[in-house]
Amino acid sequence: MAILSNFQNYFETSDIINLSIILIILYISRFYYNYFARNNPLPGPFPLPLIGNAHLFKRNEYGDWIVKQHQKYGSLFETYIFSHRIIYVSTLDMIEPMINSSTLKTSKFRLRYEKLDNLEEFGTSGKGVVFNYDLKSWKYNKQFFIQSITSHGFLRETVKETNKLFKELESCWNLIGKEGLTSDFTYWTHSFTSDLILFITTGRKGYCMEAKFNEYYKKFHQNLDKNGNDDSHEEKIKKCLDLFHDIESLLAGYSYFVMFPSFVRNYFPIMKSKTKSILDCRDRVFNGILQIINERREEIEQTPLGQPLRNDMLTSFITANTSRDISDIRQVEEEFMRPMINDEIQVNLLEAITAGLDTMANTIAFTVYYICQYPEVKKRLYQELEDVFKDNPSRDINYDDLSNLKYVEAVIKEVARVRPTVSLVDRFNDGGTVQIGGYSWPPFTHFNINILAINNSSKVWDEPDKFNPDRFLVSNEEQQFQNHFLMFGAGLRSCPGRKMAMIKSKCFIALTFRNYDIELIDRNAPLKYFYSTINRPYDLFVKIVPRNFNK
Ligand code: HEM
Repeated sequence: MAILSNFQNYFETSDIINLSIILIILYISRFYYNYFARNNPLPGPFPLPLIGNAHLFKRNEYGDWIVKQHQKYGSLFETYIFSHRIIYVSTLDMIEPMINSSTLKTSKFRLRYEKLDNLEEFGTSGKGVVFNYDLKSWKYNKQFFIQSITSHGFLRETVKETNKLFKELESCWNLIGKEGLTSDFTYWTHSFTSDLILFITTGRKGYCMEAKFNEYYKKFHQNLDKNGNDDSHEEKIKKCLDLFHDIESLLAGYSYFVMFPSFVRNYFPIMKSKTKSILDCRDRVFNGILQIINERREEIEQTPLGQPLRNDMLTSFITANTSRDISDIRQVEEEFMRPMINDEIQVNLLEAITAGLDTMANTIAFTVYYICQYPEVKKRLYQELEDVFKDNPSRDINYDDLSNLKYVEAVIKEVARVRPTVSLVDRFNDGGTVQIGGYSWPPFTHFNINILAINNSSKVWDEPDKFNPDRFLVSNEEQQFQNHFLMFGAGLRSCPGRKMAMIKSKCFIALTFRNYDIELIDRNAPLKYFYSTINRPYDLFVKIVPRNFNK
């Protein structure tokens, strides 16, 4: 305080205003000096100091705005998000150096995001897979991430659990109305996927579907409770919803930490309380996950040696490189030989939930929309389902059915081509200077792969504007172009959940259309979606009616 009062003795208010104006002018001059002196100037919208181009698009409309910039400026353009320059690449030859190598030694594009000091305080820095910039740690975690969700046992478990949860979903749909149910379909894909992802990551039962059902049932049945749950059951439902709610807030908190520097977060009055509430939320999520890990460790210790262990990600992480290892993949490289510690398991589980939940739920919802929009596609789909399930139309789907559901897979892929859930992915050339689009780019340039533009390019696809799942029903020799199908990204940082996500999406679509007829309430209404890190459909109103399989 003494320093401040001395400061006031020396300066008049007008001096402080003048000084502020000079500082602002200096900041603006420096910003535009850097802008006009930038290397490889590209076409793109003109940025403003501090905010860059952020004033040009509305919240949740960034994805569509990028589509417009691509139409306006072509396949190589730049934008500024705040003071951060991003280079958008929209052709296969330009992304080639980003995806053509799958090893740390050979790839020059090893990072998704640069190292940010802001995230040290957040506590996830240098951990996990998605945001991990520490390449040694990333390699170790990604290896065990992939191992845990690609083992045969795990994938079979996923199919079994999808069947089981689908029965739970059907019991909700059937109870709500025998005449059929009118509902926003995204409502169900989200709650279904939340319960599924919780089970496959932690082995725990989720209650999101039940909670949604209770909410829906009360709305349509004069506030009656479905089954008069007891308090302990209500408590379980609440705990599950709180966990998912906290995880959602945590993700929003992540962007907040990236955006605001430590000084602003910790010393500006309103920001201080927001920072505290995000960190409290982080602690709740991390402590909750830690408790789940410790309880599972104890269960494993108490399980007799000869008795097989349940196959979920958590069990796989805990037992990796121990005498109880459940994986059928054996490690030989020295760096993969140690067991995982709780800190690593915690972040990996959290990332499996966050990276897997909305991507799967939204991919399925988009697929349902397109199937309903194209009656001839629905008819072909029905035909395939009738062929595969002619022995018993109400039996569970089994693992071997999956290879026969070729048209279902082709439809999911075609939907992901025309309306990808993940339409933009980030890359940094941390491995050195690279040549892209005829320019030489210094290390740590931020690139963004414009998946949507590549998916709709006539240089890559025949008649890209046509919705045609048949393009994915091709023989192995013809599949070359599919290497450039970017539903799950490509190269070193490609999606480790791809196999599991495809299996689960196929099971869900097959069970839904085998057992129900789904119609859009208004087929002429445009598909509604917004962009927040990924594309998210909403208000997808459909009528769900039980279907007579043989009709
Ligand atoms: C239909 C569902 C899914 C879609 C469309 C999808 C798509 C993607 C895409 C496009 C990427 C970026 C790849 C790149 O940069 O080249 C990605 C990364 C990732 N995905 Fe998925 N994903 C899905 C499901 C899942 C699931 C189920 C999991 C885990 C349980 C998962 C975990 C991850 C992780 C950890 C990364 C980061 C990989 C890295 O940085 O090394 N995803 N995903």
